[in-house]
Amino acid sequence: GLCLANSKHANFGEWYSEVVTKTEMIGYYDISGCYIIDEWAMGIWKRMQIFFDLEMEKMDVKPCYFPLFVSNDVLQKEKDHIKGFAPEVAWVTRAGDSDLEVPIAIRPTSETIIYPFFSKRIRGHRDLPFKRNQWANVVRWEFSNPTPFIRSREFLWQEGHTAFATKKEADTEVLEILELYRQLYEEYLAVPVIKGKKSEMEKFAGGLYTTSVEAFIPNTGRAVQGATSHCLGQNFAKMFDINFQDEKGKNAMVWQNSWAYSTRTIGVMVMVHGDDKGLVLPPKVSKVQVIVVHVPSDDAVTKEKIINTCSATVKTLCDSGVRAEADLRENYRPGWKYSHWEMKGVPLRIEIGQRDLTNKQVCAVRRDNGAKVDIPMVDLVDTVKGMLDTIQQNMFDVAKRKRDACIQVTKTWDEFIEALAQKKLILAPWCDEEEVEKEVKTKTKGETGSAKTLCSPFDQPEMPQGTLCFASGKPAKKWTYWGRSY
Ligand SMILES: O=C(C[C@H]1NCCC[C@H]1O)Cn1cnc2c(c1=O)CCCC2
Ligand SMILES: [Mg+2]
Repeated sequence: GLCLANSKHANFGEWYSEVVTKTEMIGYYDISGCYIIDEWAMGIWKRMQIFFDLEMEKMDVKPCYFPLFVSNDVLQKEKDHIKGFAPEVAWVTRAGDSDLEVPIAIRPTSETIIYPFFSKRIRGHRDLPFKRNQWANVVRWEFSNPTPFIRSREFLWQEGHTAFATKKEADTEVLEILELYRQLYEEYLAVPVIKGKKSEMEKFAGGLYTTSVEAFIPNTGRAVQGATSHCLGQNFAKMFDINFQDEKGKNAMVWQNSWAYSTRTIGVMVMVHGDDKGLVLPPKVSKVQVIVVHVPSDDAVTKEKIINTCSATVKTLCDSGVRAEADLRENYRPGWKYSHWEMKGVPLRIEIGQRDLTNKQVCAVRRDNGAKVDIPMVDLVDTVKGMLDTIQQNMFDVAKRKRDACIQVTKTWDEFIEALAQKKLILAPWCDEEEVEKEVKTKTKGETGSAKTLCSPFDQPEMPQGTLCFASGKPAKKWTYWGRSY
């Protein structure tokens, strides 16, 4: 039927699956953990790519594409990054009916595929900085419950790989990229995120340190790692011989970063903004920003006029850079169309009927708050553009208020456990000891997973003298976000 059978608050999981499939974002597939990414989601992915590729050009990061396959020897060259992940690596063992001599891995990430090439191409300091970005799919044969966009065995992402002469340059770029990810989430997807540093236990094992933007889903009380920007230090340079002659002719290893965001971003946006009518899309990423629907009149001449006015309205909006479309289908009545486009999450609907012709106006309805306003035809473009900006900002503000309402500061173990039970995003003072982190994980193990550190926010609140770690009672070193996560 047209409306959703599931409600976001009553059964979130079923609601989410129903929304992404009914709106032609996702198609199901017979191989578990694999999904079809359909047009309504690809439209969003494309808009994000346009933003990101423009930023890549500004940063002089060049595009590239590396092979999907990596040999076992090369994959094992950097031991730490594979350790623990090995079960997720998918292998090709046969071609046709003959076995391969040696199995070949399908890339779960491309460090080991790209860095032998870096080693060949980087010789002198004039070759630095060396910066590449690729748009690709990666495969990770995960076994925990698959969720469209959020956790799948194959997903799309961009992965950036850069090399610098100095650590300082690498450190600077790590944060520049992290700021792009914040912009992507907060200014395009209208989703609030927290910038911070991963703990030693949660960081990318092959790197020096990991920074991330962390999102949060109020309905489930679960955090989501939104995107990551890692400084790899010289670990991979050492294993892959990526060194250069510096100005003084001295041989030195490069300092590297790697960073990614994936189609997971789309799932986070759906979860944060969706409601019981369906998707609510931020104007900046929606393929269709305005849908124009005609209210038919039984008088043929008037009906003709109304239809022509709809087409003219779409043209005027498109000519001004607004992504508008008309739904002039004869076989659906207006009410059906209103529900349909509301489910698709189109930010703004414009209705045009006889009354509007007479008053030389259109009737606009916002998807985010349902507000209905009459717009004089003469003010159409400016008013619509203004409304789209207002919708974008309002969606972020509403999401941020909801997310902030979920944040709870806890100072003791009991407060922590209580906050966890209430599905909060917890900010707690921590002694920064891995043993303690492991213990929290073990002690909070439940059927919905365990609590882990999400990040230590760069924006550290005041830490009064003598503040103790909520879990160990030892002197606290840093405020850290904790929670259950996807
Ligand atoms: O992928 C990364 C690190 C890095 N890869 C490149 C882009 C940025 C960043 O995600 C971490 N990682 C996660 N998951 C896996 C691996 C892995 O390296 C390797 C083995 C399979 C599973
Ligand atoms: Mg993983």
